[in-house]
Amino acid sequence: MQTRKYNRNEVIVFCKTTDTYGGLSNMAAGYSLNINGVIIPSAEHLYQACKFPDFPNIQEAIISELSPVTAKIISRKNNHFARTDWKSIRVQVMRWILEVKLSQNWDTFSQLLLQTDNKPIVELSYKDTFWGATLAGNSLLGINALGRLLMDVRDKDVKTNSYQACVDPLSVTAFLLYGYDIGLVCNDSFDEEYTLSKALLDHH
Ligand SMILES: Nc1nc(O)c(N)c(N[C@@H]2O[C@H](COP(=O)(O)O)[C@@H](O)[C@H]2O)n1
Repeated sequence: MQTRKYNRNEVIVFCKTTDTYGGLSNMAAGYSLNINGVIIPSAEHLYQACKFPDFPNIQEAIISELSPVTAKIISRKNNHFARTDWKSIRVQVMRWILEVKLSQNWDTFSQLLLQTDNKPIVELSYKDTFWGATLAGNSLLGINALGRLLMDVRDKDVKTNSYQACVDPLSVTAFLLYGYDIGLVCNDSFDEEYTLSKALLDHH
């Protein structure tokens, strides 16, 4: 992925979770996720936990921490245990996490993404030019991988109103949470719809 240059005045910028578009941040509260029945407080927790499929104890330390910043610090301290292919899979893992966040928080997250119109979305960071971009005068410079994934999700899933009750698994080896495969991830409404339609079928 290549570095991009954005005009600060022409883009949707988010940095702190309390910003107008703070819900776009992986650190935002109010977008909890359910993977294999495990409730995960934020997208950041899930992203960091995915680095350690072979270490359920590290995953648990990350997920049981309420603060996403502290969860990230725990992850960083354990970086030497991270999966060796992490850098080559992290973007597809992040794309999958955003799909899960959208599926399980459709009303709020799709509305927030729609409010960004067709504008570029940029995560303002003070040092991370991979996931975000840094300020240089009136410009924002960086790969902005997270902003680009958010735009992709907005354009392909939200603008087309393509709500997904279930998100397909990633074809990544050892994609595990607490020792169990992360397969098809379905949200509660899918379970209710499935139970209802099964009950109707069984009745006939
Ligand atoms: N430290 C920090 N504070 C924030 O407020 C942030 N939004 C971020 N960025 C997020 O950190 C994640 C990447 O972590 P790694 O450096 O790859 O471990 C990703 O979710 C960024 O959006 N960082």
